[in-house]
Amino acid sequence: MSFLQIQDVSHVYFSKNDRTLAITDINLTIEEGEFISIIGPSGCGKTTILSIVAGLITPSVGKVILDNESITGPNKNTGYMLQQDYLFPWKTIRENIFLGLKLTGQLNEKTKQKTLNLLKKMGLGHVENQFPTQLSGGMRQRVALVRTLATNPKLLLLDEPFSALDFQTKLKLEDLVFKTLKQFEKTAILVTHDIGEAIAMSNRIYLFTNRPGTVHKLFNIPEELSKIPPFEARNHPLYNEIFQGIWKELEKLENQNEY
Ligand SMILES: Nc1ncnc2c1ncn2[C@@H]1O[C@H](COP(=O)(O)OP(=O)(O)OP(=O)(O)O)[C@@H](O)[C@H]1O
Repeated sequence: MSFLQIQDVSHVYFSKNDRTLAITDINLTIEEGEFISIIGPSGCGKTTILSIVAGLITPSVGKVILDNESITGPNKNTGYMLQQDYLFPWKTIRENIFLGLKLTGQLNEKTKQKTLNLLKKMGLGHVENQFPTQLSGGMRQRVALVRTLATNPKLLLLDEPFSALDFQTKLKLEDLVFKTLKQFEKTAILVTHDIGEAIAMSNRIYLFTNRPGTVHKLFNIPEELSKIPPFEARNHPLYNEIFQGIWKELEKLENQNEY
């Protein structure tokens, strides 16, 4: 049985006078340690599917199974990293990175030390007692990564975590996140608008259509590319070819939707 299984998932949002079928018939499987990306036109349901996998939304139809357990609500097996870092401005970096541990009752000397070591590994040992406003966007996202990994989740959900950063910082952070996740053998799903980022970081890319969102096409990234860090992958001879292939498919979809 695969590590993560998304089985026949569809979701309808209801409002007072309306209902929106956001995603339909989503079937995905992910093996432990894999990194996959979801890309697609705006509104194709990328955030909806991540929220379902995180247990924040119960799907109208279908189910999600993580490591042989059905996901029925928010749980500590899943770590979520978003475009905004959501660090608490009134808490120090140290307090922020311990937050998840505290909330899940796992805060002790051992987990504290492990988390502080990870902060050091991210090159941020010196900011432990500072506040989030004293840090740059890239530093804050590194803190958010430490906080996400602190509780040792089985699965990481990354919703556009690099999109608010300048290009240089984004490339550096892609490499850091990639290497860190590989080192800890984490499984991850990335949602992004950036085709290049998806190619450089993933084993597989799922291209979604919209209205309603469903898997349109699957792109397998060759091992010679998926094994190397994103910065190198972006310079690999195969990178452009794959980029063009995905770009063409995405254009077709967007033309269908008159973007
Ligand atoms: N709370 C909600 N109530 C009603 N409709 C919603 C709600 N959240 C999302 N939708 C609709 O569901 C569809 C999918 O939204 P979702 O945010 O998952 O897409 P997305 O691919 O993440 O979008 P983007 O790329 O723009 O961030 C859209 O048509 C959206 O308008």
